[in-house]
Amino acid sequence: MQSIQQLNARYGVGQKIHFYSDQNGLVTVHIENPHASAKIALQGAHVMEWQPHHSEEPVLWLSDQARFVRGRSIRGGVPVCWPWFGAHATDESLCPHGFARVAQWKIVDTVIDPDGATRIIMQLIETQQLGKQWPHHCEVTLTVIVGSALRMQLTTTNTGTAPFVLGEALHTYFHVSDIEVIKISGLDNTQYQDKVEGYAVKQQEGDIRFTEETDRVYINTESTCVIEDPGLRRRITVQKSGSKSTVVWNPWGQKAAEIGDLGSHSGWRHMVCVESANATDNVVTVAPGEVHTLEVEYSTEYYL
Ligand SMILES: O=P(O)(O)OC[C@H]1O[C@H](O)[C@H](O)[C@@H](O)[C@@H]1O
Repeated sequence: MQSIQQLNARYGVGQKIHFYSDQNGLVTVHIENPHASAKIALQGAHVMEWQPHHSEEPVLWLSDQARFVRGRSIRGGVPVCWPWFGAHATDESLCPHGFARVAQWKIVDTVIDPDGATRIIMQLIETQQLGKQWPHHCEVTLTVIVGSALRMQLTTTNTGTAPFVLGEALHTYFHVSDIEVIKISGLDNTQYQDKVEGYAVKQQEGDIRFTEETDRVYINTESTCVIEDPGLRRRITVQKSGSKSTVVWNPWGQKAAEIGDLGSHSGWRHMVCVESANATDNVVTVAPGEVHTLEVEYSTEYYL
């Protein structure tokens, strides 16, 4: 594993790109540039915070009860779900949403772009143990571009000789003023699988509003979504490519209490997940030599 000293010597840039180890030994990179600041944990290549300087309130939601420990996914920010979404197709004992979100990633490069944005490129470290869960040859890279917008590219290259089937998601938690006042546009007239009702297939009419537990996989959806938050007078725009599913999730009170790390003071009320995914009907077959990229861009604007 790369030590903090090695990381700072090779990839650090003063206070602009700075690596440190938290009290639990999780290696984190802190990014500071003219547009934004961000924190990324190398466990899971997990963007925990991204804060554009023009945004007064947090854009990403991070639970105040998140556990920053080895082998456990951090509740909030952007967990990377890979190489399956939800439960494993045949073995329920395996980590839901795949192992990438709790595995170790390494830094392969850091770059300051001409416009001042910061680019952090990470690669999943293959281990024998992971090979048992995913017996395929591939290279997985996450590029995070920290600017006034946040961009992420999750790239999977099949380096083997046989095709494989991939499920994935950038499972982003967004901060909202109150789940009951926001609405999400961009999915009107599409179909979703309702996980709260055993994957019953339903039709979305109009914008999404929240009054109860919501856990939906919108299938065959590639369009941009907008989270409109009148409480903060803010719009968050979620643009994507290489993703045919959109997962929308809020657990509501009872489920949140069962989950346990979803925050004190009704933390769940202040979050919504809009996940750019390839899940259920939209899993992707990656042929030998093929490169598949799921890309997202998040931006915010305030209105009067
Ligand atoms: O608790 P986690 O494994 O992080 O999953 C959190 C949630 O992720 C997704 O949005 C799923 O659709 C939900 O069913 C799941 O509860």
